[in-house]
Parts: sequence; structure tokens; C-alpha cells
Amino acid sequence: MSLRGICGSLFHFATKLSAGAIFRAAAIATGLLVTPLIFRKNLVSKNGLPIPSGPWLRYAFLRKYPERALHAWAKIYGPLFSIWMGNQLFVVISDSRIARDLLVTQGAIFSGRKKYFMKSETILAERAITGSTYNDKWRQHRRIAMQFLTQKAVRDYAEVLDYEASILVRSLARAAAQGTVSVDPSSYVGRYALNNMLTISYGTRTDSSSDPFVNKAMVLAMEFMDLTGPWSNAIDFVPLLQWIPSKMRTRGRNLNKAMIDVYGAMYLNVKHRVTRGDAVPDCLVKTLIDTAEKEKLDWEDTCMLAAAFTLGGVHSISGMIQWFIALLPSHPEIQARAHEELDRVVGRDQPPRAEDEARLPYVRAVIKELQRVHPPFWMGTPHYSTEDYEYNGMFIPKDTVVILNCYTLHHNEERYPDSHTFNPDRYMDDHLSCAESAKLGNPMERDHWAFGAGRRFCPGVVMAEQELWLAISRILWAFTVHSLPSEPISLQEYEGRSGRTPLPFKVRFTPRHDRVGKFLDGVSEITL
Ligand code: HEM
Repeated sequence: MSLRGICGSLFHFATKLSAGAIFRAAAIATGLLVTPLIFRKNLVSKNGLPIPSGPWLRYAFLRKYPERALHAWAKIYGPLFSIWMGNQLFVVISDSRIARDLLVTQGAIFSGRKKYFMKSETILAERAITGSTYNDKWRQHRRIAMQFLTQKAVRDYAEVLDYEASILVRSLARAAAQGTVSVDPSSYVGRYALNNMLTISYGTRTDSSSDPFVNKAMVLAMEFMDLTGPWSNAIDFVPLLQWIPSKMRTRGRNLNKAMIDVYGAMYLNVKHRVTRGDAVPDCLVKTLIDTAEKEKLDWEDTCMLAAAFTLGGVHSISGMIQWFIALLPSHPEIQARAHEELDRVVGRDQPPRAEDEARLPYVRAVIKELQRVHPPFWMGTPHYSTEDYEYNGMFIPKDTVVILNCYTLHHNEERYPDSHTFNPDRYMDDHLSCAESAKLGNPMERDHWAFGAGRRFCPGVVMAEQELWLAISRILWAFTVHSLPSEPISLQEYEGRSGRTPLPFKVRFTPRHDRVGKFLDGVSEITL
């Protein structure tokens, strides 16, 4: 029968039906069309195994503080559950043994990254290491970057890191004017983290917290953290929205352009200095200039690879130091114990240095507890499965986003008794670095999961630990930190969707002794 004939018959049939029957038919048709958009789909493997259970509804995004929803769901559906976000299946890991079994042991299957519309496709153009899928480009870029992040490389940068930590303490001391002025520490710790990354990436630094570049870089980093949460954007999970002009899409495109403009200009500036014959310190960009042709890196590759450390290592480090400062006023007993240890072990004439770490177990323990209670990422960076996999009677299909639920992992009462209390004592006998701890065979003995797991484990971990050590031990050596009675500091609320920083706050930094001033008098800003 022709199409015209079929339509004619349907019309004839419809005219014979009552209005009620037409309404019922329309309701059933709408239901059939809409149900798959609203309710979860239960997939099964070829062996008949179901996907992990989870909430019945599909979501387009999760509300603010999504870790709270994940924690509640983990209690209902267990340590491996699933959620549908639009047309994307997520599997959430809330148990350390499962994290090891899937992300580490089965790393060949669970080390991909989803091509998120906002983060990977629009902003990072599938680059900057973190935005690459598990492929040869990712291997190549990670290999090039690792030259600057190994234990030896970090040792080679020891003087730079030490210097920037002194500058951080100096700028906080100046702003605080002997504890008489209250200070918002964000721009100072932001510059500390930024200068470290600028030095290893571009061989340069900013010489003042009011340098407009500090603000520009922090704004770019914050915008990145705000647009790239694992489930903050409906546009990532509803493909139709990706074709419609929207504020979100424009923000993503603008950020990509701003990053290429800012980091591309810095790349070209280094290239210009090298060509002119200036003495440019060894840095990632210098290596890229030498090897771009041999490694067949295109313009976007070089810009994004050069920006990878600034993207990964500024907001995270600066956020964690801000959390540290924010919690000090409400933990005077921790300040007092750390001060006692520092006075006893390193004394007051000189601040603690990198090599003093092993002799200061309490300060080390404070930092590990900080990483457990206030990591910048409650959900790490999502992994992605590249093959079907069956695990403990459950099916994890290819192309599933896999989330490491650090909030629940870090509040496991069996591993961390009284887990909601900030208690450095739980790490007093932990003598391993975070990088060493991540290699432990028994995942229940691991310190925490703040740096991720498996083949995507944070490549900047050694650098990060060194930066945190120098900044935090030196702030403790130099100051007692108080809050203002009229401005309580929240340790629960935060800004950012993928990387968390505390809400803006102010504290008073009071120098602990007169040697602080004496030491800082010997530290001066240098311009590279
Ligand atoms: C406190 C500081 C930091 C924390 C908590 C942190 C945490 C993380 C986490 C959770 C991941 C994802 C791991 C995974 O997928 O399993 C990651 C990836 C990454 N981090 Fe860090 N990070 C920090 C500092 C740094 C620094 C200083 C750098 C650079 C020098 C850096 C560079 C990177 C890069 C390039 C990736 C992407 C790795 C990949 O996809 O293969 N991070 N980081």
C-alpha cells in the first residue's frame, strides 16, 4: 500500500474512534516515547548479568554538592551502584577493594576518559592530558610531561619551590601587618601555586599578588573548575542541547579561546626569548620547542600541553592550602601541637625545609589528614570503560563513566574511625609518601584517594606533596592563625563544581616570634 493509502486508512480509523479512545492512545504513545527519557534502562550482559542497581530516575545534572547524593545512594544501593545521566551510564565506586580491582588491576579497561562535550571537546580539544582518551596521544603527552614531574625533576626544582614558599610567607606577613589586618589568603596562595607551575612550564613567575596575570590565571582556573564537573552540565548528557546556542556553550567556547590566547602567547614569548638567545631556564615549553617537530605536536597540542600543569596544579594546590588555613582557627590544639614539634625539631632560627619532613611526623600527619578531609576533588576525574566487563555478578558495559566516590571512601568508618573528625593522629605511623602509598597491595592500608587511582593517577603527585609540605610547614612555623569573631568560616560549603575551594574568608596571621621578621628580611622578589 502507498504512504498516501496508509495515511488515509489511519485517518479513516481515527474518525471512527471516540475522543476518549484517542486521548488514551495519545497518552500511551507519549508514555512510550517519554518513559525511556525519564526512567533508567536495565542493560544485561551476554551472560545475563545486570548493570549495578541504582536510582530509577535518569538525571540531567546533580544539584550542588553532588558528593552528598552519591554518599546517600551508596548507603541504599551498595558500594558499586549505577546512575543514568541522560543517555550516559555512570558506575560509582565507593569501596577501596573495588577501586583497586577495577581501576588498578583492570587498568587496561578502566583508564579511558569520556569525551565530555564541555570539558574534553569544547574547552580542552581532547588534550591537556586529562582531556585525552586512553590512546597514543595521551601516552605521548603524559610521557613528555613526566620528564618534569619525577622525583628527580622535583629535586632539581627544590630551590624554586623553597623560594616560593618563603615568598608566600613573606607576602602573608606583609599583608597581615603583625596580625593587625585581617587577610583573605586566596590571592597569595593562588600566586604561590601559580608561580611554581609557571616556573616549570614556562620558566617565568609573577612578582606580585596584584600582577593582573595572577587574577587572569585564577579566573581561567576557576571557570574551568566551574564548567567541568562530572555532572554539573545538562549539555553533557542531552546531545540535543549541544546543537542549540546557549550561555553554557558560549562560556565553554570562550574559555577554550581564552586558554589558547593566554597560554599560546606565553608559549610564543618563550620561543621568542630562546630565538633571541636569552638564558631561558629549563622548562616544559623549552622542551616542547625543541621536540614539537620530532613529536609531531600541532599548535593546539603544544598550547594545551604547556597549560596542563597550570590547569592541574594551580587550583588544586591553592584550594588545599586555603582549606588548611580555613580550618586552623577552629583547631587551636592542632596549631599548638604542630608549633611545639617545629620548635623542638627545627627551632626558630630557620624555617623547615624539604629535608626536614621525615623529622616532623605530626606536621606530615596534618597534611595527610587535610588530603583526606579536604581534597580538591570529591570525585577525582571520571574514568571511562573501553570494553564490556563483568565483575562480582554485575555488568559494566563499554562506554560507562566510572566515578571514584572519594567522599564515601574517605568516610569509611572501618578505615577511618570517627571519620568526620579532623584527627591527624590517624596518620602518625604512616611514613609513606602519597605516591608510595598508592602502590600498596592492600587498598585498605592506603592513606587516601585524593590523587586518583590506576594509570591516570595524578602525575603531579610528587610535586604536589612537596609544594604542600613547604607551604604548610612554613605557615605553621611562622604564624598563629585566628579567625574574626564576626566572620565565622564554613568548612562545609565550597565553590567550584569539579575543584573545591572554601567560600571567601579572612583570618589574622600573627607572627609567632621575632625570628620570622628576621628570616623574611632576607627574602626578596625576583623578576624572571
Ligand atoms: C593537591 C594537589 C593535587 C591533587 C589533589 C590532584 C589530584 C588529581 C586527580 C584526582 C587526578 C585524576 C586522577 C585519575 O583520573 O584517577 C589528577 C590528574 C592530573 N593531575 Fe593532579 N592533583 C594535584 C596536583 C597536581 C599538580 C601539581 C600537577 C602538575 C604539576 C597535576 C597534574 C595533573 C594532570 C596532568 C592530570 C591528568 C592525568 C591523566 O589524565 O593522565 N596535578 N590530579
